[in-house]
Order: sequence, then structure tokens, then C-alpha cells
Amino acid sequence: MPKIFSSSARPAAAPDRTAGSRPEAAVSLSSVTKVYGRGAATVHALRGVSVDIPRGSFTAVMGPSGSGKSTFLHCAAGLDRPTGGTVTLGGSELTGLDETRLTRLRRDRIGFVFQAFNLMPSLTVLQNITLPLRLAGRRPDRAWLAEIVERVGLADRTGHRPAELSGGQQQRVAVARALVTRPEVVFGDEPTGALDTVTAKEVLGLLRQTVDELGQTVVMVTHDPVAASYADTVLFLADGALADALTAPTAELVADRMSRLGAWA
Ligand SMILES: Nc1ncnc2c1ncn2[C@@H]1O[C@H](COP(=O)(O)OP(=O)(O)OP(=O)(O)O)[C@@H](O)[C@H]1O
Repeated sequence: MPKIFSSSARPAAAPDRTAGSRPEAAVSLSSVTKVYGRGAATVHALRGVSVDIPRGSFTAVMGPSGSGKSTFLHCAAGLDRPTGGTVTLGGSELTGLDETRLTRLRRDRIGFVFQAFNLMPSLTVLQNITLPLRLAGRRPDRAWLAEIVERVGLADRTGHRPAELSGGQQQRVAVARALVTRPEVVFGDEPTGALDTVTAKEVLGLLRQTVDELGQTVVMVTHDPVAASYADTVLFLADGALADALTAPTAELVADRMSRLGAWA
């Protein structure tokens, strides 16, 4: 049986990097519960999840269908409110914020990369990347903008519209857009789900680079053991609870844990 983590046995999602000191968590969940519906239709999507995700780490979240992965991501990213418990992002407790403050925090301090890219079709690559800044009324930092455009390999495509790009290029625009505000955390919801294997690896390599070279924190939900193997730590959810965690994952080890959770029985 996999070990079930309780709130008193809180796993750090990646090993401490500095001996003797615990790095501050980028995002912390403490006894988070999420209940949908009521009466006979009640669903306990999260049952007291506690985890610290350290700054500058890459975390993948896996688990069988219906285990609570999307709910976890939505609660951690302030897209949805937990029924109980607390979520803290870079020292700010999300659970206490009103809707206006939560919206502002999501815009300014969180980056999102979705399976469906979610780019604005009428805007150019550069306009899409800088959109979060314009919505926040902030000027782009030119040096930072040039660096991320270069890093995602789109320096010669900045004037193109999304329809003129391949799927992989569109997702790289989405990664650049997620990075432009220098967010506390980039959350990915199946960011490679719509890409072919080769293109998916490019995007995963890019996310890995943002962690290794920019110190970015990335948290990604995925169904794919190969995608999860790019992370420092894989958290496994089962029936709304953290059931296991794997550091230095390989695709084989991840697939094995998933089989043991009955994901592909
Ligand atoms: N809005 C909702 N209303 C009612 N139940 C919901 C709602 N959203 C999710 N659920 C239920 O909560 C549980 C967890 O759902 P969630 O989408 O988080 O799982 P998941 O692990 O992301 O699944 P999948 O891998 O299939 O996307 C499921 O039983 C689901 O049916």
C-alpha cells in the first residue's frame, strides 16, 4: 500500500537544496479539502491535502482519472476556492482574499499554460506574450522580454499570429506569456496534451530550463509518465488524497507507481 500523507507528515515536493535550511515554499497547501455537490451527490474531490512546493522546483501531479488533479491545480492556483484548509502563495494566503484581490494576484503572480494554448487569435506573438502586462497596466521590461522571446525560440516570429504557427510554437508563446510577469509559480494543466511526442519534449525541455536557469517554480498536471519524468518530484493523488511522491523520477518508475495506484488496471 502506498503511504498516505497526513497533514502532520507533510511532504516537501522536492528535496531541500541547501543543507540545514528549508527553502521557502512557493506554494503551500495545508489540509485542503474540496467538496462538490451535496446530499447523495456529494463528491470529496480533495480530502485534506498538505504539501509544500519549494521555490525553483518542477513538480508534476499525477493520479488516476477523477483522483483530484485538476481540483488540486485549480485550488493551488486560486482558480477555485477550497472548501476547507489554506493555500499560501509566496507568503500570501489565497483563501482569505476577496474576488478582486484574487483576480489581481492570479494576473500578477501566477502564470498559466493550458493544453489548448488559449492564445488570442487576433493578436501577434509579441502582443500575446505581453498581454498579462498590459492587463496589469505595467510596461514590459525590454531586456526580460527579449530574453524570454529568445529562450522560447520565437525571436523571428514576433509579428506572426497564432494561426501562422505550429502547435509547439503556439505553446511556446503560451510559456513566454506565462513567464512575462516573473510569476511566483507557473501552473501547467496538461501543457503537452495536445502536442506530438517530439514537440512535447521541446516544450517540456523549455519548462525544465526555466526551472534550472531562471529559478522558476513549475507545477504541472499530466497523464504522461514521460512528461512527469522532467520534474524533480512527482506527487501522486488517489481518491482526493496524496498517496505517494517520487523524487528524481524516470518514466518507468512513474508508470510503475501509476499501475500500483490502479490507474491503468
Ligand atoms: N464542478 C464539479 N462538480 C461536481 N463534481 C466535480 C466537479 N469537478 C470535479 N468533480 C469531481 O471531483 C472529482 C475530482 O475531479 P478532478 O477533475 O479534479 O479529477 P482529475 O484527477 O483531474 O481527473 P481527470 O484525470 O479525469 O481529468 C471527480 O470525481 C469529479 O467528478
